[in-house]
Amino acid sequence: MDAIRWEGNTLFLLDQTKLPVEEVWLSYTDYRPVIDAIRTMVVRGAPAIGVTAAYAYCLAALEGADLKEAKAALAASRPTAVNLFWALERMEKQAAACGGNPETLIAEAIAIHQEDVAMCRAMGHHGAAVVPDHARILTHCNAGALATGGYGTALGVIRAAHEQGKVDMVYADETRPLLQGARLTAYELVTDHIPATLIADNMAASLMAKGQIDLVVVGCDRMAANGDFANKIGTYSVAVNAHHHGVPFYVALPCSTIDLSIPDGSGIPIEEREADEVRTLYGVQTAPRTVEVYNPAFDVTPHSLVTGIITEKGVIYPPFRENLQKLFG
Ligand SMILES: CSC[C@@H](O)[C@@H](O)C(=O)COP(=O)(O)O
Repeated sequence: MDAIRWEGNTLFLLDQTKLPVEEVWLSYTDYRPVIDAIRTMVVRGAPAIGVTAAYAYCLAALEGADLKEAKAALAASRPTAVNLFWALERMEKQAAACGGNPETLIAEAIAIHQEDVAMCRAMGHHGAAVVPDHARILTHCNAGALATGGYGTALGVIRAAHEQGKVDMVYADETRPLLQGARLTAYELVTDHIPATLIADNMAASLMAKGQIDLVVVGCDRMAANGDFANKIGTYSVAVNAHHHGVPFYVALPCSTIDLSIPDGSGIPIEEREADEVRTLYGVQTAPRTVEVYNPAFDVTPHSLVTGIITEKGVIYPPFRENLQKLFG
């Protein structure tokens, strides 16, 4: 399964706002509409946003657009996932080295894309080792093939563990307000024939209390130097619940999601999205039109609630600041 393709100097994105009802591919030859595609979440998930921005940068080069302007506009699309900025920095460095040659830039974007898939597979390999036999795993949001270059981070770990016959059940939180768990994670699991049960977000604690969750694994949008990390809103409650019930809690991420320039989670910028995402469901009004809404897209989970960090280089355990620095500094 994939959600991003580059063919004939054209970027193709699987429209994730339409899944799982319709599989619609959109095509882009201009970088400007890609900004909107990221903002409106046609494409979403930290690594996928980074890969998409790299290809959009190539479109700007092919158009002969001002690359500085294109980079700034792409960077302003969503603030939390650091992969976006990481990929754009890497493209800008390459542009400086090659004088903005489109062919060289396309090769760089393809490398970013392929490396992301390879990192997900490596994470899957390392992460599967922490999954016990007959595991019942809980995940939140979508950190799968759709959220990455392919295969997935948290779902990559689940896929690899499933390939080893270790997974009895995956519980997918539906993930209000935009239902990435229900629409995307459930879709990936069902498509890949991985045993899956969809739950509303408020059901996770009761499953843990009944001893029905052996392990939690989630993705990440940005990790600070001490291991605090931002992920989809609701991840923090899952971590608190897991801690209370003694359930191991893992976060899976590639090096492109680590931001060592931020000392702790308080420095991670958190995107706030439109009120109507909470007041409505699929365009149907579910709350008074004028009610005040609080709609942060992400929350920060403190490293003290994390059992281990699954990366492409291996699994890191506390002390996280020292061990992240050793591996990625
Ligand atoms: C491998 S994806 C990791 C995260 O980006 C994912 O868990 C998440 O929070 C996605 O948020 P989204 O708002 O759907 O882009």
